[in-house]
Amino acid sequence: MLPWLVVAAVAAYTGYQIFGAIYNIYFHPLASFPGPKLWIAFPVLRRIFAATGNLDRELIKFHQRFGEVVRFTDDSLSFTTAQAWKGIYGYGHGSKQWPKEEFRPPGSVNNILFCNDVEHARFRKALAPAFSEQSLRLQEDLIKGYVDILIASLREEADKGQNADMTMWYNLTTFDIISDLAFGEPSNCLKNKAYTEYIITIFKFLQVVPMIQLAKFYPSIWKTISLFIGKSVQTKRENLFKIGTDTAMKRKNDRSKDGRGDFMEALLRHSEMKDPISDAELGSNAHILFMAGSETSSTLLAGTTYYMLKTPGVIQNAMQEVRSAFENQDDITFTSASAKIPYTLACLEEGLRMYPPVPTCLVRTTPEPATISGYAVPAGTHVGVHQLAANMSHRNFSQPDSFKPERWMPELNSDEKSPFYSDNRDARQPFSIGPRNCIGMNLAFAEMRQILARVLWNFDLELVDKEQHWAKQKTYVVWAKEPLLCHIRARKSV
Ligand code: HEM
Repeated sequence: MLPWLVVAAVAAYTGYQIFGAIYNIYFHPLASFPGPKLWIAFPVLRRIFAATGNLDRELIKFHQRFGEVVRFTDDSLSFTTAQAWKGIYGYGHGSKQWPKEEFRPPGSVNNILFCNDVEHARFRKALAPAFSEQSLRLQEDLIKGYVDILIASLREEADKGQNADMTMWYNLTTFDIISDLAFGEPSNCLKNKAYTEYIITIFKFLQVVPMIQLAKFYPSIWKTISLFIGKSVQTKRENLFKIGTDTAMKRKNDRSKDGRGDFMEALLRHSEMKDPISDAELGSNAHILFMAGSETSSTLLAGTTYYMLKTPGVIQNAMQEVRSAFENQDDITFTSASAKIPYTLACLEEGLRMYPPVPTCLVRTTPEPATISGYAVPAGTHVGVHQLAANMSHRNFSQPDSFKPERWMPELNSDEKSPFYSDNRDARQPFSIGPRNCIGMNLAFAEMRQILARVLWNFDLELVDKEQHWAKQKTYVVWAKEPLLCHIRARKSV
């Protein structure tokens, strides 16, 4: 009797899966959208590719094959057009934003990145002063201090004739800067030439984010996987939030640091004047600011440095520009760096196209039927623009696979004879747009310009392995960055 029951159960399950697959492909409300049939039939594939770090590369291929809109699961659409950015993330939905597909694990505390509209407005308002022009000016000396340490450390490496892992050096610098701004204390990464336990845990945690998504959408699969890794993921998450909250509380109880325009000061002042922000929310926001503000900028710096070194002539042009624009490196300030080195800034812009720190699709859900980029989309559909696929699409950019800083130079943009004249620059939105765009964009630019200009002013750089395809990496929401080994020599004329 028992074997028959098992056979019947297996047959029923298989029948259910086949029926579901046929429905998804032929009868689902999204059936008219093009996409890979296997993924549409079996949506779990999307989660498996994400968990193994391969989702974003696959989505680029799908867009190359199917065009500007791709249905890549039963209920998900990915776009690559400038209009889709506006339609999905823009201000067009009034005060209501389309909900995010959250990967926040159950039980964690609200923060600016993961919360509802009401909480978001509250956190965004509280944090806005920390990202104003005035605060940026207050933060300049603090940031310059860390860049000084970076340059001194790289000089030591150069003097010893050692290769420098620029991925690591940029990470150490931005972690120190953002730790000081978010928690009121440096993480001493540059000083110790090493990551802290908190940062190592962040790296490990980021790689399991897709696993947590898998858990949320397929609890039964998760139960099996979690037998092997569940406890360690849970412990990593708990450690992260505990260290984040403890450090935030230390800053809360030490108000001697007020007056330098850091993130915590903004949250605490708002809390005292208007609606209180609980200790748990302070910790959660400090933690998310640290994660959002450090890895991203260092990723862009590493990616841009790689492409500048890999593409003939680019690093030489930028070095020459920086060295002739500034006689003394102390002349490189936030203001002068934004005005005097247009080619170097264009390199950062092109880095944001080819190696965007958030390369993936930021998923939202349509609360009602909507028109996105001219396509009628039913309610309840998961939609997003795939950043990297949009940036690498020949529909948006001429010579999309080549690193061409010129495409961002204003004089070439307006030159009809330039091959980049018709580039659709609005299709690239590395900081997203609309009410939930990146609050740290100006800070990120100020910091990245300062760091890159100072490195180019001081050092001659070369890739150790010129044949390396460094940017071919896995992605787990963010890139799994590899070491970027460079020969580094102090420039001769200093
Ligand atoms: C190159 C550097 C950076 C890039 C490419 C970047 C990109 C992004 C993107 C794409 C989003 C939207 C996320 C979403 O919709 O889920 C975002 C949000 C955010 N970013 Fe950045 N970011 C960078 C640097 C920074 C820095 C330096 C900070 C400062 C702490 C920061 C803080 C934030 C915060 C707090 C949010 C959430 C904003 C909100 O929901 O209102 N980011 N960032």
